[in-house]
Amino acid sequence: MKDYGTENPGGTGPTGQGATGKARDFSNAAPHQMPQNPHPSGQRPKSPIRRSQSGGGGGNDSRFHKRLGPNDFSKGLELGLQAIRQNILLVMVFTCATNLLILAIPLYLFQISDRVLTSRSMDTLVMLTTLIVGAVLLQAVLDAVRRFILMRTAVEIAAQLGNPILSAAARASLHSNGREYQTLGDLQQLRSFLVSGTLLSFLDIPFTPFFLLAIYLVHPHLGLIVMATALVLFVIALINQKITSRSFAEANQHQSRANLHLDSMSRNSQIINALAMIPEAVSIWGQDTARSLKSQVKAQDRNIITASCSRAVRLLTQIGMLGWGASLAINGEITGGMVIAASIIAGRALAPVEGAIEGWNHFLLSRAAYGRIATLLRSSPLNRDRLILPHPEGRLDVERLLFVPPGTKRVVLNGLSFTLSPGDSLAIIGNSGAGKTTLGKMLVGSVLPTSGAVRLDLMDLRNWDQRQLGSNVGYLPQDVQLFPGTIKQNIARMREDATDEQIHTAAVLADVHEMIASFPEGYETMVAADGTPLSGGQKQRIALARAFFGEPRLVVLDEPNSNLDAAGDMALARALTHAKSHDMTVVVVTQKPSLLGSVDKIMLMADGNIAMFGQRQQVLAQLEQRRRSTPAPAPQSNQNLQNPNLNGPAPA
Ligand SMILES: Nc1ncnc2c1ncn2[C@@H]1O[C@H](COP(=O)(O)OP(=O)(O)OP(=O)(O)O)[C@@H](O)[C@H]1O
Repeated sequence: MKDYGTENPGGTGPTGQGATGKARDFSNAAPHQMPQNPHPSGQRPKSPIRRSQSGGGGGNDSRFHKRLGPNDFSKGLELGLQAIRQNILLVMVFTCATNLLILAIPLYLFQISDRVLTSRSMDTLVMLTTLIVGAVLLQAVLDAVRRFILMRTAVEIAAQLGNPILSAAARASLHSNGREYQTLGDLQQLRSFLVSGTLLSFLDIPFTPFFLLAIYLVHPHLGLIVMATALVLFVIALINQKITSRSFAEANQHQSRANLHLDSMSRNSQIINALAMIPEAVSIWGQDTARSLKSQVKAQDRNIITASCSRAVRLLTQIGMLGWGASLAINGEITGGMVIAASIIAGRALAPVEGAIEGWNHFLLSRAAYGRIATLLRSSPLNRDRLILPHPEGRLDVERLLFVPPGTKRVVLNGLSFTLSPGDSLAIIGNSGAGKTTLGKMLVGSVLPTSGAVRLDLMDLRNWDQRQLGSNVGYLPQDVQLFPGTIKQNIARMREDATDEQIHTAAVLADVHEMIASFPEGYETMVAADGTPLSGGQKQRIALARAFFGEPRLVVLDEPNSNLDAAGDMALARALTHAKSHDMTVVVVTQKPSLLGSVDKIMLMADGNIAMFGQRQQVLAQLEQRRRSTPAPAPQSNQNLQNPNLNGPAPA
């Protein structure tokens, strides 16, 4: 498959090579060549040379659109499972050897009591003791080896599945409140099971029948006693599962909710402190944690009771075997040494059953964790490899876009349709709650429509390769969040392969280079997770540069001037002019009229519908006409677009 993005490799070097603020000669960059024109009208960008000066969306940097390799997460999962299976098979070989060696001690006791003590042979005693010491040491080594293997398997699984799980969770969180991120915790659960004693008990269980057979061979009565006990322990295990699984599941559910709340607390710590909400926040977390603990106590109580029952049954069995064995010995059917040996073997045979009962909850939790991991990885839309398309030009088609949030009956967007040509700029205005932000999110693919489609250069956003789409799209959300790192890294969307040239171009496009140059550390200024030391307006402007990074073909700005002063407003207007001259298609959601002068078209939204749509002058005239024909109940500020008159019936 041809990767159109690999043509004309450009770029000047990795980020962080000190280009910030310096005058640079970018003229060496090769012009971008389009292998084919995806636009049906055959329209070409008006300023290809300017676009080609930086990499990215319309640029020439081969790395920007490089395919990262197929994201077949289910294959990754299969590989992980295969690694587990292979290692477990190897561990089974060692388990087999350790279980055989376990027989050494009872055999030694049997030989001592029945041979050495009767023959009084020192030589036999020394020889047997030497053998048993060797067997015990070998068993210890083999046991350590199987634990080493399991530990490394757990590490391998974490290394193999960590990235895919986080990628798939990040993608899946589009449809939820981010609970998929907790699947990383599931990976931790799986890891802990792989190194647990419970797994070793499970691995030892297949050898129980051999021990039972050995006891049976000593004397059928003793064998039957142990078999009956194994059956009782099995029944206890079933009862244990029945009476604990529900409570453990409840405990888990509450714990997940508490974790989500904790996460939201950490993100909102400033507001929690400012509004003195600590007691309330802690109490919400405490309620979920308390419910989780309550369910856990209930389940653990039952687990402890069943585990104690099984331990008592095992000990009583050993006592019973000694007693019944002694009576058999009195009758001369077996020797004293055989009784002791059989009792020890019985202990070894039943120990894994008991271990499995005790660790049953651990097993259930791990099985559920694996189920969630497998579902997340197998169902991820990232699994499907998409064709890498030619760089888009920025034609946007919105077709009968309907959005009814899952679980609600509310129609937020009601069958919207409109088209923008490459280089068009559109302002979306309308009252609060009209659906502007939701539409903006759909235009960049961060919310998926219930029905209808958003197409970039005729291709449905859902069918674009995610990475390619992301690099051709710029988005400035209403609630700006920066990543902890330098300004440079934030503008470059944390990409390690971003060039200084790309970062500088984005800053110039967004008209923030001057502002960044005024910081003592310029582009290397460190920004904390909460945006410190930047002001709200500065954060918004850095995020604007991030939206322009890579010269995307489609830029959606959601209230980009909500925190800007007059100078920031002017810089934003200049940024929109730059975008226009670079043929970017720009959509601006705004509540302020100051930006309307910088756009070609205006859309008025009302209750999820398009109330007006057209060329700027035409829509402004219609709005003015409507304002005049409707008597205003109170004086309206001409600086406020939230005019109730705008919300009338749709004349579209
Ligand atoms: N996932 C969702 N679940 C439920 N309701 C939703 C969801 N997304 C949006 N809404 C509702 O849709 C309506 C439109 O929201 P949206 O944020 O798009 O409005 P807006 O026009 O951008 O408003 P503002 O100008 O105040 O930002 C709101 O009433 C909101 O509650």
